[in-house]
Amino acid sequence: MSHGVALKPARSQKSADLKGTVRIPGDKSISHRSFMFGGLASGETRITGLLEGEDVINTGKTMRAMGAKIEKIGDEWIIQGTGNGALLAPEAPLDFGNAGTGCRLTMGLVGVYDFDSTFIGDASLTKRPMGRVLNPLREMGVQVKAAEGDRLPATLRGPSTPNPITYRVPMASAQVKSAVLLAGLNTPGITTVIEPVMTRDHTEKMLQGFGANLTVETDAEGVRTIRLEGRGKLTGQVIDVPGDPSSTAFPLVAALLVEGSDVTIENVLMNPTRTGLILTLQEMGADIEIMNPRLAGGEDVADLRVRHSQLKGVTVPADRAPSMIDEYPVLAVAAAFAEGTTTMLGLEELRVKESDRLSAVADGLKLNGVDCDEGEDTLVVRGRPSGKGYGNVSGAPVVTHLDHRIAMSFLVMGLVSEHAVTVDDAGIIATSFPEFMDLMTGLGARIEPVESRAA
Ligand SMILES: O=C(O)C1=C[C@@H](OP(=O)(O)O)[C@@H](O)[C@H](O)C1
Ligand SMILES: C=C(OP(=O)(O)O)C(=O)O
Repeated sequence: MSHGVALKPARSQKSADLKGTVRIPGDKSISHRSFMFGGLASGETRITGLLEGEDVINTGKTMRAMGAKIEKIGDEWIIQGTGNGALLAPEAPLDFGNAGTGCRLTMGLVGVYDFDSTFIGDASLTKRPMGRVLNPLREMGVQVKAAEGDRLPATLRGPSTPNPITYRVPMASAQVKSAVLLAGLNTPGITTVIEPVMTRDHTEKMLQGFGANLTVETDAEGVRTIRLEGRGKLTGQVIDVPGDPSSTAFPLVAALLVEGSDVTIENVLMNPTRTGLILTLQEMGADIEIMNPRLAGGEDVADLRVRHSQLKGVTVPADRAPSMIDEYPVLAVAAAFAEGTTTMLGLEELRVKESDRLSAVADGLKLNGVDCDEGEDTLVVRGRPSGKGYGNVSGAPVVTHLDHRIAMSFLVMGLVSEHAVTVDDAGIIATSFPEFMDLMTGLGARIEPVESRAA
C-alpha cells in the first residue's frame, strides 16, 4: 500500500509530566527480515512481537506474492516458506510503499533469480537512490531496467547462474550489505561482503539462526569480512521480535524533556549496533536507567527507566552515526532544549532517507525558532532549555515530506515548546509506529489530529 492519499495534520502542545510504563512495538529491521527469511526458509516460521507497521506489512505481501504462505493466528504470525532458491516469479510489480529496507533487501533476495521482478513504491521511495544496491547486483550478473538515476520503478532479471562476488560496501549501509548477502543466498559458491564500518548486524545473526553457513571475521581496524555460502538450506525458526530502539527514541526523548516525567519503556532491543542515541543522551546528562538487561532470542534486551533531565550540548562523532542513523531527527529536538551547542558530524547518509532528513530537520527547527546551522554533512544546534519562543508561531506546519521520523520528532518538540507545534502529516507515522499517538497520549502527551485537507 502506498501512503499519501490525504494528509493528516497533527498538533502537539506543552504537556505536564509524562508518567507510566509502555511496551514498544517490535523492531522494524528484525520484522522485515523475519518475513523475508521465514518466507524463504523450508518449513514453518512462527513470529511473535512482529511490528505491524505498513512497511513490514508490505514486505509480507511481497513474500506472499513470491510463494510464501503467511497468516496470523492469535498473536502469532505463521509462515510456510518456499525453501531457499524456490521463490516464484511475482505476477505483478512488488509495491514497497515507503520502505527502503523492504525494497532494497528484496532486490537482493529475488533480483538474482532468472525471471523478471519489478519494484515500485510511494513518492518518497521513488526518489531514493537504488544504484547502491543495483551496482553490486549487476556485478553478480543481474540485468536492470530502472528509471533515470537508478530510481524506481525498476525491473530486475538474474542470469541462469549468478556470479559470487567480493563486495566492499562503499557507504555505511546495512541495507546494501544485506542486499548483497541475500543475493548470495541463491548464488553458487561464496559471496563475500567487506564492511569497513560496522552497521546493524541483524542479517548476519538471523541468517546464522536460520542455518545459513555464514562467518564474520573482524580485523584489528574493525573491518568486517562476511562470507556466505550460497544455495544452502534455511530452516524455519521461532522468533520473538524485541521492541524497536528507533521507535523507543520518541517517548524516551519526550520523557527527558518534559519536566517531572518518569517513564519506563519495556523490552527494548539493546544490540550495540543500535544504541548510539542512548550513549549520546547519557553524555548529554540524561537519566536513563538500564534495567533488567537480558538475552532474548540471541539479542540484548533491557527495560529503560527515563526521568526528566537537564541536558547539555555535546559533539556527536561521525563514527557513531551508523549506530543511531534513524535517531538524528529526534536527537536534534533534544539538542534544541539542551544548554549550549550540540554538533552532529558525519550525517551524509541522512540526505537519502525517506526525505533529505538533514534539510527537513534544519527547516523544521528554524520554523519553530531554533538557532541551528545545516552543513553539507553536519548539523549544529544551539539549545534554549526553556523552549521560550519555540513553536509554530507563523502558523505554518512542519513539512514532513512523507517521513515518519520527521513527523514524530516535531510532535515531541511541541510537548516542551512555548507554542504548539503542527506537522502537515501524521498519517505517515503508520509506516513504522502505528501505536505512536495512543502510546504518547497514554503517557500524558498532548498530541491531537487537526482537521484534514486533501493532498
Ligand atoms: O537494514 C536496515 O534494516 C536498515 C538500515 C538503515 O538504512 P541504511 O542501510 O540505508 O543506512 C536504516 O536507516 C533503516 O531504517 C533500516
Ligand atoms: C530510514 C528508514 O527506513 P527505510 O530506509 O526502510 O525506509 C527509517 O525507518 O528511518
